[in-house]
Amino acid sequence: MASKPEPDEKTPLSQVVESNNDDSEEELQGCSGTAPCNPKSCLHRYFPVLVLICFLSFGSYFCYDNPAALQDTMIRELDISEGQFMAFYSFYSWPNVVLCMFGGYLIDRLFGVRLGAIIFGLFVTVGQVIFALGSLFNLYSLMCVGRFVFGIGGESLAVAQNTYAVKWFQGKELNMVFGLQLSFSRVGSTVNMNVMQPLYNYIDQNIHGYKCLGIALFVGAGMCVFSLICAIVLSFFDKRADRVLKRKQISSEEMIKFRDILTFPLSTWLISIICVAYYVAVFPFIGLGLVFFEMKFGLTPTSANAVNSLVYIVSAVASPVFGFLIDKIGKNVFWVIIGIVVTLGCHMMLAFSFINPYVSMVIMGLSYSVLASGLWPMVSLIIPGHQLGTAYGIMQAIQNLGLAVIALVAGIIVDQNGYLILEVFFMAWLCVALIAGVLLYLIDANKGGKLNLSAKARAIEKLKLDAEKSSN
Ligand SMILES: C[C@H](NC(=O)[C@@H](N)CCCCN)C(=O)O
Repeated sequence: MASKPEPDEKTPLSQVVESNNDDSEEELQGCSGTAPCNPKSCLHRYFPVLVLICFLSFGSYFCYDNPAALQDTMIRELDISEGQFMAFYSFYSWPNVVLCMFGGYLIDRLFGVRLGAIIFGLFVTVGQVIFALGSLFNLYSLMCVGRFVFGIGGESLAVAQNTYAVKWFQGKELNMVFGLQLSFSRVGSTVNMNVMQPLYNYIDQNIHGYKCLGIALFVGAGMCVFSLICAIVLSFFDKRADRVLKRKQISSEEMIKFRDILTFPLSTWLISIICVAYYVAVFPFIGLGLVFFEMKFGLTPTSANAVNSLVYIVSAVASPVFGFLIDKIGKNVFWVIIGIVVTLGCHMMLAFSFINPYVSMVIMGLSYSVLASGLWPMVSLIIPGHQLGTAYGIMQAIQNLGLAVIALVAGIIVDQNGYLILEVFFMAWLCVALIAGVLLYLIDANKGGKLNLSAKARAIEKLKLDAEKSSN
């Protein structure tokens, strides 16, 4: 057994070379071959593997929107402007304009997904600790450094999470898995939105001001430690599955070279444009939403926080459901376009009417879930497994470039022009996403419509491909 080469961790499960070799049977004896701990069983993929994959980003999602949950408290206690407040989001995104791309590449080429997830999980935790320390000592610039370090880990960890999902679930229930992954992340965001302010109020009974804020932010760091533990445990199961299932090694010719990104199909870039144009109309909106709902709809801070977190709450429930439906129906591009149009409608309702904001935000939660469940898995339909980390990295790098700039611009627009103009600005971005969505549909249709195939047609296509492979 000792002389066998270690299988590479970067290969998708779809490339697994199944074997009944004695070693794997021996390996399974430790757990008596029971389903949950047998990598060959379907149950093992769901529990513990999927559960651990889902919790990988829980901490980072919880902390990402710590500022949004405490918007007016932070602005008051740290004595900063809306623009400086939005810089917390911007500092999160800036390193990722470059690093995310390398994060994906490092996963594909150097660390592998296991070590990558652990390293990025460490960055997330350390970054949040620095952010909390900055608040504890009322050092705004240290808080920005914290968000920067947190950002380095947060986005690349999401790349690692996507890579794990594809590795374990490609060709199976990938849309649903992406949806479920998103759902757990959204629970992190929702818990943050609803817990941070009451937690702050509780601590405020004894310790006040920025010190109180700092202590509340340390709770976020605890969540990051939890996700880090999940990354460590998951790496153990993944390594074991590589051994037991004899996942094929990637040859050096197959390894991604950085120049390969120039060969990525045009559709990859259009997906990235949709991603950036859509998300800049959602994340910065939620970042600034608390005060918008207080001012326009006269809500109390608690109700405003509840409305603001509705997108995440709805998405937590709806994402796996839509993911499951998209697995069954296919037609990803179609769903993505619907998601964009409906989100545009929601922004219009919020900007130009006084319809109860609960309605708009619930619908936005649904449209956001449809979009996310349809959009992210599309990359894996056009990019081979060994290049996926890099492809997701590029997609998120472009997304972060948009978020870094737009978060700053959005803060300035609110300071200078108010929320109505901000809403119009977000609508313009959604129109860009819509144009990119229609272009994606047309270009993809021209090449045979791979991205927008029905689930049935996709299954037939896969059978043909498998047959071709085995005949070679
Ligand atoms: C799935 C999608 N993910 C992203 O947008 C990533 N950039 C990760 C964001 C991480 C926030 N900590 C989403 O969240 O909808």
